[in-house]
Amino acid sequence: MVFAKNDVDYSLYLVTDSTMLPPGTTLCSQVEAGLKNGVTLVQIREKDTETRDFVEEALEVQKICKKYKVPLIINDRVDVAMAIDADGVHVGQSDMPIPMVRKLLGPSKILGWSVGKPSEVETLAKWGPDMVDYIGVGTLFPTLTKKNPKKSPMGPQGAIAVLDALEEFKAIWCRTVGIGGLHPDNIQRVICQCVSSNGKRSLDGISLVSDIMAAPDACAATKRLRGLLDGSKYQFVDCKLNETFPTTASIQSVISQVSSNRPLVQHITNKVHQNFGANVTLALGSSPIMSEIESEVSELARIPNASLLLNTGSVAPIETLKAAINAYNEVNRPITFDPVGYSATETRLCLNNTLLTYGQFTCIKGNCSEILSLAKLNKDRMKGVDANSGNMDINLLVRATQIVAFQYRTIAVCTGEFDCVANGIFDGKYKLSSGTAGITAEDLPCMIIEDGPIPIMGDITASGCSLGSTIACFIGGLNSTGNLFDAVVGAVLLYKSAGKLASTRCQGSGSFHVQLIDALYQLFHENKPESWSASLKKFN
Ligand SMILES: Nc1ncnc2c1ncn2[C@@H]1O[C@H](COP(=O)(O)OP(=O)(O)OP(=O)(O)O)[C@@H](O)[C@H]1O
Ligand SMILES: Cc1ncsc1CCO
Ligand SMILES: [Mg+2]
Repeated sequence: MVFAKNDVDYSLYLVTDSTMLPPGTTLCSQVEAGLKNGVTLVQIREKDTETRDFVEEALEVQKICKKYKVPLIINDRVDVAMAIDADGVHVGQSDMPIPMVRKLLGPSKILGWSVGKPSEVETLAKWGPDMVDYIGVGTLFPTLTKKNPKKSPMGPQGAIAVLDALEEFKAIWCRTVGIGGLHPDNIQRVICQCVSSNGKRSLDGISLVSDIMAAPDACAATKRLRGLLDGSKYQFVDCKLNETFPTTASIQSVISQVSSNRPLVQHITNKVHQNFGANVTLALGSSPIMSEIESEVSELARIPNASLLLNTGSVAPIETLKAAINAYNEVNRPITFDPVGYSATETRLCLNNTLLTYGQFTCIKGNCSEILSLAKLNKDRMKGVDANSGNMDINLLVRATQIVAFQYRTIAVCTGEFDCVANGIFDGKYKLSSGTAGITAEDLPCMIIEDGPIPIMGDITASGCSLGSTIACFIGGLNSTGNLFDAVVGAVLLYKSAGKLASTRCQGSGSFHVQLIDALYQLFHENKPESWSASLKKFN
């Protein structure tokens, strides 16, 4: 059977592995369960099977694929694919070269290639549209399916680099599937984050092995995956920007919600900040819990209005951080991420990038050096955890904040003499293949908050960290229909106004610390944002 190559649906691509079949199932029964429930493409990948058995298995699977009118791809073995007249072949970087495979297969078969970096995209673009039809983009996350992985996982940022290269080299014909460590708990955010920087291209599908092959109930497992693809927030509907901007009235409403919901704010934060952050949280009518106990994160995340602040200034064990991210992402509770000293050392860069790859964050907050580095607009390394001083160009900072918001699909906050807040959380929904429908980082709404210079705010330690606590309280305290952008902007506006008030009341940096907590307490409980001193403007 030959499929019209343009009609292939890559959305749910099942790759087989019969070494992981649960008792009572067979390769064919698992594949059929998948096909019955929404698998759109099948690849036979049996690394440890002798040729004769491989051919027999391939013929069996082919019968089932024909029954469901789904194309069958063979991994690596061009000879087997030709012998059984399969619909295509998938090869890796160290398998037979693509031009040879194409020569053997002829023009009408589907040819897939595993790609991990932009230079490989440049190569396939040079070959032109008659060579590679689709690429497996990966390895995205760590996986047990690859026995001796040659490459370390690329994460969504690596996939974005590949998608950007497809745009740059104009390989418009080439379709993409994400591969490696994809599971029900991460496919939605992978699809949501993996969009080219120009907004025009996202993945065409996801490819996975174990969630179907190793499932005791492969029908239910496939249905769940299909449901995540079809019914998710990120799929099949055009996306649009949130056009509503925060106002003092909407911020007042946020504060009322926080007051009545009294969020539980789990802090995993640096030692310097712990006591200050707990007191700021209490001043905002919320409950702090400073916990780094891995075994309790799931329980905490499930408490109504739970919110997590993750600050990497001095860190808990990485496994604890990952467990916490997973726990909050799983139940869709907010995480505020503060990558302290993001690019100060190689160790911090690596740790923060690992966490950014690992999870989805509602808000990412940093000082201007951190945000410029995250946006890759900073030529210099940070010297420590503090922002490098110097005249900051507002256009550059807004640009950096928008890039971070867009790349991580988050609300990004950049602090300093003036604060920028950009909203990268789209209101609408994403569509496989078509990216964010042309919306790019520059289109994201951005607010500027300022109140003139308040240098003393930089003279106490952990003032930025406590803005993180404030944000975590505000987004945690929202009702289920509350607006996240309003909450983050409200927190930044309150914090700046409280800083100004405290600076007029204090004697020096010691009493400023105490006055700041008093001012936060006072302004929060009075709840009259229209009378706060800091100004709130749209950037345009
Ligand atoms: N010169 C300034 N004028 C006005 N506000 C400032 C100034 N410097 C910092 N701030 C405010 O102080 C808070 C902390 O900002 P900063 O950029 O110093 O964060 P940070 O470096 O992450 O802090 P830390 O790491 O010490 O917690 C923010 O709310 C910011 O708006
Ligand atoms: C001083 C310091 N060192 C690590 S975290 C921190 C708090 C301010 O970011
Ligand atoms: Mg900081």
